[in-house]
Amino acid sequence: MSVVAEHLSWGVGRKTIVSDVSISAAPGETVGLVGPNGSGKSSLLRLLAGLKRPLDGSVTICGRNIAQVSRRSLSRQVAFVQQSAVTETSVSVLDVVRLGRTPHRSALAGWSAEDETAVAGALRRVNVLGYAAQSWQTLSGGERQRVHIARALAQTPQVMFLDEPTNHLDIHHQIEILRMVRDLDLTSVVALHDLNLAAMFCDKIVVLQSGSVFASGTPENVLTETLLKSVFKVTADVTGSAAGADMHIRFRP
Ligand SMILES: Nc1ncnc2c1ncn2[C@@H]1O[C@H](COP(=O)(O)OP(=O)(O)OP(=O)(O)O)[C@@H](O)[C@H]1O
Repeated sequence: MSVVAEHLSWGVGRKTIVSDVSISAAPGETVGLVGPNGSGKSSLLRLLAGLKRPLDGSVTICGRNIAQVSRRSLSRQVAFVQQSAVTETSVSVLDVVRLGRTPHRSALAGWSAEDETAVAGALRRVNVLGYAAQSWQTLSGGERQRVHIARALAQTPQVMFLDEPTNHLDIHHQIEILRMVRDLDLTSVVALHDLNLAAMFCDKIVVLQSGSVFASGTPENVLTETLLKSVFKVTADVTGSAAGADMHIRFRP
């Protein structure tokens, strides 16, 4: 499923937070959203997922303008993994992941074999099957993050938006989660701070600065030493290429 945003703008009061942003993700593509703190990544993701209404512009997912699609119908196709999402107390991991099935169930329908398969598959995929009976509240930060990704996967979405999904994760799980996102048969837009991981796992990178798109394209075309200096205010050496899977950004003190 494709995601196309055209001329999106959003703000609060007189403050413009997302300004005339046009981006696209082709079916199956993993698009990385990078930019300094406060550049508008989370706000843009929320607009793309239909959680905020733009003041201007539109988001089209699989050819349909999401402003004209019901929330329930949208949530059957689109999952959103929020930054440090909080889940209610006293629920088990299994219950949290089961919530991912909500958009697919009607009030009268019982729990189906399809629901069960989706939940078990999601728990397995992010390696939290062993925690199914544990209280969500007792999990570590990284385990919680993986459970929220499992909930999104249980939704069996075709498009996934992820806001810094590798926060709290150790390096093994950062790589594991991003590899999984890239290899899943769905379109994803993922906000990331780690530029090396973004180069490793994203087909395309969009760089935001002050709410606008500063650059977009393949990792090697976008993550240049000049751009790193001008947007992130850092000096770095960039070697290799993402296509050759050996692209590396080495930051200099
Ligand atoms: N509801 C709101 N009211 C006022 N200002 C807001 C609101 N939501 C976001 N902002 C501001 O908009 C700017 C962009 O915020 P956003 O969270 O989208 O940035 P970000 O790129 O995701 O940042 P970070 O990398 O720090 O997570 C920030 O300056 C933030 O303070």
